[in-house]
Amino acid sequence: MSALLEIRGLQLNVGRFALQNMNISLQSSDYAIILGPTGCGKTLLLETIAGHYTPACGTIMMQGRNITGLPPEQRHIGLAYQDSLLYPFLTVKENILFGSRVRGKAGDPQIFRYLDHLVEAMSISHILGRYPEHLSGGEKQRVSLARAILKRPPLLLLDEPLSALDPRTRSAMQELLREIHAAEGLGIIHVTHDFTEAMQLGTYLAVLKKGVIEQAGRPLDLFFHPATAYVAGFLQGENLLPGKVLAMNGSSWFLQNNGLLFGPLPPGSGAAAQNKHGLQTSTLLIRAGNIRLTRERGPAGSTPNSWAASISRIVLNRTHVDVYCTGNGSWQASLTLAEWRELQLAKGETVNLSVTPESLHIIPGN
Ligand SMILES: Nc1ncnc2c1ncn2[C@@H]1O[C@H](COP(=O)(O)OP(=O)(O)OP(=O)(O)O)[C@@H](O)[C@H]1O
Repeated sequence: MSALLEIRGLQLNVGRFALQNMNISLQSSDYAIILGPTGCGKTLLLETIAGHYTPACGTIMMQGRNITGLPPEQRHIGLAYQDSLLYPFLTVKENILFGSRVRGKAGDPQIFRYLDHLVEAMSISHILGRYPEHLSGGEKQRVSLARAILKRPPLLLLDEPLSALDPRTRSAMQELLREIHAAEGLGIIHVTHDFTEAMQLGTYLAVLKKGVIEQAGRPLDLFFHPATAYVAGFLQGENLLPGKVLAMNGSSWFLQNNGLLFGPLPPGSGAAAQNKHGLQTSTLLIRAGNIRLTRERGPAGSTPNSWAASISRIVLNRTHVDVYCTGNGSWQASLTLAEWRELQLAKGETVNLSVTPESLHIIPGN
């Protein structure tokens, strides 16, 4: 069966900016997330898929059909913008029905049933008769989202669709998007700056840097095995340690710049980072949740994968506790609430930090 969306070698030039050599393949079961800093080309990518820009080269196939040169109205793609773009002279209800009317479906009783369901689920049924100028930013966003969903396109493009919502409404909308995606086989490409949203919703994740896809794949693969320090940093890589990979006793090890030794590194990860002298500058990523933290007993010292540090800050979260430490560098560990309750640690205390070799991930280069 053809992919829902197949982008090959896409290049777009607008002014001094370019999207370069973009390759994306999505099935309808995919919930794709696009992450990247401001100005890296996320909106332009969505708009090119939707048909608002013509690429300089490359192809966009949708369900086996080449749509590269088609105008937006012939693509059957829904696009919801962050800043809503509602028609000011239409009521909320008319705005939501607008896309369906254009496609000649507005008389269909099913559309109205679905509309009732959507506006109820989005908590906007009480504003259907209002005009956009009398809506809050969050209400406008939900109206724009409802309009895009009501068209029931096979592919829905969402450009930061929840950015104006309060945390509770945002979480309810995320749940709704997840349900609609699962129940209706609707492919979604969702641009967000929100790391948690990306990890919760995405089955596919692409991180963009200056118009280029830096890395793409399953969110957990990118989370634990980022290919570059840029991706690691963007996915909140907590402990990124500069140092060198070296060969020792038939294995690869990592020597942190402050002198701590980690290893043996998982097979393959060291070889990629070694040059012909068996030594290369690299970065080691240790996820906060992979650091084990215990109360220090005996004299403070370090052995491979284990070192002493002092607690400098403690941040309580809803589901876990972040513990920041200093000693041979700066560290962030993450404890479950149960672990935290058991340890009862305090700021200033000396603790022992340790990791297992399997949780070490090397990022070649600086
Ligand atoms: N029509 C255009 N002509 C020239 N340059 C453009 C045009 N549209 C966007 N750009 C530039 O292209 C770059 C990427 O823009 P884009 O809107 O895709 O960024 P973005 O990743 O969506 O950013 P943000 O997260 O801030 O929304 C920016 O530098 C922007 O100024």
